[in-house]
Amino acid sequence: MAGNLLVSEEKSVPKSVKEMSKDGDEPPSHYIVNGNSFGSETSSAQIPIPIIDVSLLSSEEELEKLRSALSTTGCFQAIGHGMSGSYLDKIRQLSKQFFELPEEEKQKYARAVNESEGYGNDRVVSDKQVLDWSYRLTLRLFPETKRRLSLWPKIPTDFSQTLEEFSTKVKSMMEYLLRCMARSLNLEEGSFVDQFGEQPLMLARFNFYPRCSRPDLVLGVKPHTDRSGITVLLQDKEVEGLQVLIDDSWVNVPTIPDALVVNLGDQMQIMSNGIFKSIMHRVVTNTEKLRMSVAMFNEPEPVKEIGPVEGLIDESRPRLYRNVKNYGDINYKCYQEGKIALETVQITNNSDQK
Ligand SMILES: O=C(O)CCC(=O)C(=O)O
Ligand SMILES: [Fe+2]
Repeated sequence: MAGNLLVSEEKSVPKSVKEMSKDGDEPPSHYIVNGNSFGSETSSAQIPIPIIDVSLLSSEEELEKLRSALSTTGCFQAIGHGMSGSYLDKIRQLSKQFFELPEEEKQKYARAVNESEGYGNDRVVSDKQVLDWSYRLTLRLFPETKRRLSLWPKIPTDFSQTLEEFSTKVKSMMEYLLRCMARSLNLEEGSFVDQFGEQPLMLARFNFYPRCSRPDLVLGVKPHTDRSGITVLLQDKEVEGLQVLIDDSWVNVPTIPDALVVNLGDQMQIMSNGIFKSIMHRVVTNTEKLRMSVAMFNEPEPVKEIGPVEGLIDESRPRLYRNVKNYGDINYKCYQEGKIALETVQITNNSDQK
């Protein structure tokens, strides 16, 4: 492609983030965001992230809080989700035990070149790509037939069983939330969840952010919106780092030990015809403390066509997005080409109605 630095083969990174973190290196240029400091952009504004009690969502009052949270900030802290604080600590511990393994043990689960599942760093697809200061272990959870069990850690020994149990709990929480979201907009309960199909996808990503000598120049994760339907995130118990973009300011998402952060991805923005927001977020690094998080993403089955729910389209709110299949793929291609995926499925004139 002329004028485009996109390359199909993945590139290798000279020195690992882990080594640079240990040696306290000044980050090399390909980790530096915009080539300048962004520290001053962080908002001091006290914009609160809404807290929603999932156990109260049968009440109109809590349901209205949910609708308002998702149509303004696009995210909230979920409490009352039925998972105890000690249970969430067990999941944090599982992640810690894995990342503390010797490098050669973790390499047994290494992400293969040009694949996204497994353990490793950013997939590097362009010379221009700014790299994230992080490591990840990415595993597909559902459909069960698509699990690549050879990439599931054998140590700690209870890893697979614990992840299986946690993912089942998060999956039912996501499905319940999708029903509540539909009710909050006076739609049939199944209006969103049914669009995910019989075999929705679900992915877990364990994130590890080493200490960084220059948090003013380098990000743990660059600004992005998730391609998911819903994302459920278990934050580090002590170390903050996640920031969401609200009214052009980066706002810290505080750590609440028993809460799970819920944010919507692009596919819920499409299905809700733009009423619910897929929020822009990023992760900042830290000189003192490393940080860990566990993110779970769900997505509609790739063969299923999704689109704005009919009941959310009228003259005052015309259809904003065309129907799409396999948005995950569209999103990944756009990422490689530096395009914003949601914009490519947006309807820009009235003749383009499907
Ligand atoms: O680590 C976090 O807090 C967020 C990670 C994230 O945004 C992602 O994995 O998509
Ligand atoms: Fe994200």
